[in-house]
Amino acid sequence: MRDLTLVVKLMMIEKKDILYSIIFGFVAGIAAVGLFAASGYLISKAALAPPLYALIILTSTVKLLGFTKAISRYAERYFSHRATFTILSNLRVSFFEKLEPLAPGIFQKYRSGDLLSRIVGDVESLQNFFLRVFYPPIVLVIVFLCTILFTSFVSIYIAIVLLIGLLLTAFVVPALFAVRQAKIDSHVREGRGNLTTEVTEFLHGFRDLKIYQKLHEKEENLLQSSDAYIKEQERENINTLYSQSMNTFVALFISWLVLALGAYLVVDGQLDGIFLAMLIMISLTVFEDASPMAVFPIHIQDSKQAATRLFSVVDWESKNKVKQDYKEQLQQSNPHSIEMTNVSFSFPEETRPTLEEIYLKLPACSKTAIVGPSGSGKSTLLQLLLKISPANQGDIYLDDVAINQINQEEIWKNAKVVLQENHFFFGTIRSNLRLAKDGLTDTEMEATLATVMLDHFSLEDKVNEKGENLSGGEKQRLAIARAMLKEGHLWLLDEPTSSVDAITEQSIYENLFEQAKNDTLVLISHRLTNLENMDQIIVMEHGAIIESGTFNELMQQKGYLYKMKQIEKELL
Ligand SMILES: Nc1ncnc2c1ncn2[C@@H]1O[C@H](COP(=O)(O)OP(=O)(O)OP(=O)(O)O)[C@@H](O)[C@H]1O
Repeated sequence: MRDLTLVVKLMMIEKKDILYSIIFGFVAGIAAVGLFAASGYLISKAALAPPLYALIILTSTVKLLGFTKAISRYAERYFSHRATFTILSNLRVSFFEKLEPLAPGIFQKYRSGDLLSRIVGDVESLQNFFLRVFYPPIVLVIVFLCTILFTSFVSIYIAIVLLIGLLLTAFVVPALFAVRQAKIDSHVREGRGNLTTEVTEFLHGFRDLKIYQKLHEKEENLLQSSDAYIKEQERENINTLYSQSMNTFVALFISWLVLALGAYLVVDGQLDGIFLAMLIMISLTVFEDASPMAVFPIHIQDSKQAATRLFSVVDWESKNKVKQDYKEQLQQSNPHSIEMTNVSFSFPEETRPTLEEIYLKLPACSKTAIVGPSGSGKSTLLQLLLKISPANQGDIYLDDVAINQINQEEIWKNAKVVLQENHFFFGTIRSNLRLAKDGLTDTEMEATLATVMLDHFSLEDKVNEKGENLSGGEKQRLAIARAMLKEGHLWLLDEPTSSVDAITEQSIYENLFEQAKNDTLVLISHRLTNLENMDQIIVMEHGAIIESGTFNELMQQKGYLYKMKQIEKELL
């Protein structure tokens, strides 16, 4: 319920439209009741051959009420839908605002299909909260109470029957179905989430599934998720239909009761016969608005589930997130120094430490290589520097400022990052390079493509989703080009040329080091080439720094790097 309160708070920003929806909903409802009441009265009156002016007044009233009903119903729909779309948009924006600072850490917790289903599906479901749960009951109760008040002037008994009808259709029947709904405990939302997750996995892994002949197995899983989803939908639809039928049955029963009681009262002389048709028409009309109440519990349950699923994504992180007032800014025009003191880190739900008691000092403008066996924690070190994950222990400084005083955006803005996996968007080489900086010219982009030996590409060349039509090495070179075009004086490169041939790599590095000569550069590399030119080499193993120094110092020490170099020589 706490999550729905958050939705209500967001909804209340649109107070004006909500008020208009209620006002026009009420006018439309009461005009409909008035229209049918006047029609009933007109039919009875006409039978008694009244004077012409009386008929003219009655028919004009009927026409006017019909007109009012149509206009106000339109206005109600207009304002309620406008409110719904604005509420949905506010909800999306506020959700993204909360979600954005949590990325990319959030991807460790949620699978992409599940996130997609929550962001799109669950937000969408909440449109029912306003349209079906929030304001219609308010309109219904006001229209009903006014109708009952009017009826009580004609017959207090009929008014009581209508009141009983209101209690049954608006409260008792929905309450009974709420109990039933709770028992059924619909899992449509989870079903949809599972199906989206399976479909995303299937599409992402299609090629590997085909290679390993496991396509059929995955297809089975997908069909199972689809069947489960359809079953849940069926259960929900049956329950909806059942409760709607029950409410319509009660409403019609009440109308029959009004007819029977009215007839009795006429015969008994307690009611003027001219009002009988009017009362029946009132009863038939006023219950029209009550039938949607039958699905009220389903919608409220559905909205509750959607809100909980949605907010659990951001709640989960806010518990782990230290709220900070980021006061410090990085000097944009200068290279940055980096320092780590006693830094340790473990991934959530991992018992073993990924990084242990790391001390390092990289002066501004220095060039540092980080080497070490696979899994030794090199990339994790960069993650901590980029504030993708917070260190569990110790301090990290950029320009002598602790990074927990600096906004993550500020660090990313000043860093030229090439990760092991880089994303490319569907579009062209130009659109992918333009991500680097606003206002880039074609000449600048073409020159950079030449620097990374991609001058055989034109800026118009198409790039498929995730860069599927580029080779591994081309993707890496395009990522380097993007980093080169970006602003900043801190290069963080995680094996940027692991798929590039040695000759091309050499040429790219020459250009890259020329560009970065006045910047701070950290390069993670498996290959032990070019280390001679580095100011410092850090060797990592099992999450700890085991050696550090210049190339010559480490060669003299005859430790890990020396051994690796010897093995490399033997292999060549
Ligand atoms: N998201 C994660 N959750 C849990 N453990 C992780 C996660 N990412 C990495 N690890 C683990 O942390 C350790 C260090 O990984 P890291 O990627 O930093 O190593 P690396 O030295 O960069 O390796 P490589 O050279 O193969 O890229 C590994 O044992 C890895 O399994």
